[in-house]
Amino acid sequence: MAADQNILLYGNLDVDGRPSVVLLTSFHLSWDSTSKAGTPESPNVEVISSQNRYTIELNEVIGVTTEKYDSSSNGFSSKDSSTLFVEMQTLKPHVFSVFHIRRIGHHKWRERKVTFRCRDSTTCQIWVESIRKGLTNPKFRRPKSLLVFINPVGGKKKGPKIYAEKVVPLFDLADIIVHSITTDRANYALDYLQEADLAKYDGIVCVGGDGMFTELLNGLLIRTLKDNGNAQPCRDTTPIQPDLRIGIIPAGSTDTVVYSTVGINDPVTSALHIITGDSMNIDCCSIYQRDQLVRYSVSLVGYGYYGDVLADSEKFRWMGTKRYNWSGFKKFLANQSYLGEVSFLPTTVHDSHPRDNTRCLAGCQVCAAALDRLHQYPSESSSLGKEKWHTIRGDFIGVNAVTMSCRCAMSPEGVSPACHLGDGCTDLILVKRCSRLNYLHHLYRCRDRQSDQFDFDFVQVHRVKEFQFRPLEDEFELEAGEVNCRQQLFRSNSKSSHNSVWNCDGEVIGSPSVHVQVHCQLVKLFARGIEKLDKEHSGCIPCQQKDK
Ligand SMILES: Nc1ncnc2c1ncn2[C@@H]1O[C@H](COP(=O)(O)OP(=O)(O)OP(=O)(O)O)[C@@H](O)[C@H]1O
Repeated sequence: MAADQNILLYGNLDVDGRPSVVLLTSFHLSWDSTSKAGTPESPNVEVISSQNRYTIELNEVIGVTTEKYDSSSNGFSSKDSSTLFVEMQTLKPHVFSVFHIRRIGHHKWRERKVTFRCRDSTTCQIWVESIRKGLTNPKFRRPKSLLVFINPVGGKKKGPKIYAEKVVPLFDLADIIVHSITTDRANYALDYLQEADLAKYDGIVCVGGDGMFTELLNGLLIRTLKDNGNAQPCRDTTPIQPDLRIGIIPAGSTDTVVYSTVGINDPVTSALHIITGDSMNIDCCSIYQRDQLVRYSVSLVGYGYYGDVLADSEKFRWMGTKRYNWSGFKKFLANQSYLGEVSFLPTTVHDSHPRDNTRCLAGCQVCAAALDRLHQYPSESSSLGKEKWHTIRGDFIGVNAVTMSCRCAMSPEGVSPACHLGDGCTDLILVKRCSRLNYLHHLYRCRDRQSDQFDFDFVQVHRVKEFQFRPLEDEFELEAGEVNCRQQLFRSNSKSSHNSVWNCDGEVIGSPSVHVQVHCQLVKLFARGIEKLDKEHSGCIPCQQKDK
């Protein structure tokens, strides 16, 4: 047992019907049904060292309940006398249940119930109160009060149903006080966050997709600046880390942020990450136009193909999530490219690379090292002027920056699979003009788990701290070697003055010139990063369906 653990309580209880020695410490609830139980007055605490003990980590307990007296049956409706005896006893409960997290594979979490029977109701009360007190350990950082925004029109419009049926019962079980609001327009949550008294909450949660998350992210960051006397953020403004954590109950079309931070878009799993007080810091980009802040982003900022697909898909919202496939197909056929100049400041830290084939998982060392550097040199994240900027001009199908892997159902490993959630960098992916077939090959590899989507001569990827983009008016602005005859042939029927738009976490930004800066671990989420799957937890589909 770790030295910093106190024994809070121990005793002889029946656990799921088997007499056991049960031990509660500040971090664990353990029991052993093979050790000798001892007497109620002097229980045997061999469970501390027993190899056969079962242990639940207290920070993975969802809630504790006592068995309720069933008034509908009047307590006396049972057929035989033994049941009658049990039901009379439940008038004052001497049975309590502990609900804790169970991993059922593919990053999915569910609740599991363990039932403890005590010799009398006083003992039962002592156990329940002790476990509940144990859960309030400040180290667990469990939220007591949450502000929840529900988007009724996101994804398949199932947000309110998902929230009521899957999430509310879990929040009730965990004794979380919730103030929930169903939004009635776009930007309702963003505006609400500017005025609300946020001090009474431990976190804010959205039920929706990436667009809804972006509203909360921007609302919270802008409010935090405002509270610190800065109502008009510009490029000189250093954003301030909000105290509140953000949780996401996935109910959107893409759910990239949830996929990239939890590993799956499952509402129950996300609710359990919130309840258990998981916490992680993720990087955030600020996007400026003419030195004024336009918005904050945590996932994808894309110009060209991704911008065009988003702008086009807005016209087909009635198609639901299929609109992205339809617009994606149309824009693929168009094979449009755009002239532009990208300048970027590469990272000076070389403990990782976009093509190093690693994955950012829970407890990531690269992100931990970035946090250490941030504590050591708090101002290092901004450009110092003495670092070397690089410039690339060309004819781009896409200029994309991803600050997290950007996984989704269509791209299980993400747009940049080795991207880190908290290293203070964004992966800048430049896709130069190429044939449709080559571009299709590149897109196909983004969906494929095995191959490297950057292994093409028309694709470059750089890990950067900051970048800017400006459109070029015509090919004459390109220097020799930056455009070749073949490209000019391809471009014969496209207008060089034509610009694309930016897709910023699923929102369109119209003006093409932008400056983007990454802020290391600026935002706190109710998440822990994607857990590494061991064989036992990789799960099989039939078992998962049984567990639903
Ligand atoms: N009541 C509402 N009516 C109309 N729009 C709303 C309402 N509430 C929120 N919105 C807006 O809906 C947009 C899309 O929502 P959301 O992100 O939840 O779903 P999605 O776009 O289907 O999913 P994803 O972003 O993951 O692809 C958000 O940008 C949000 O501002």
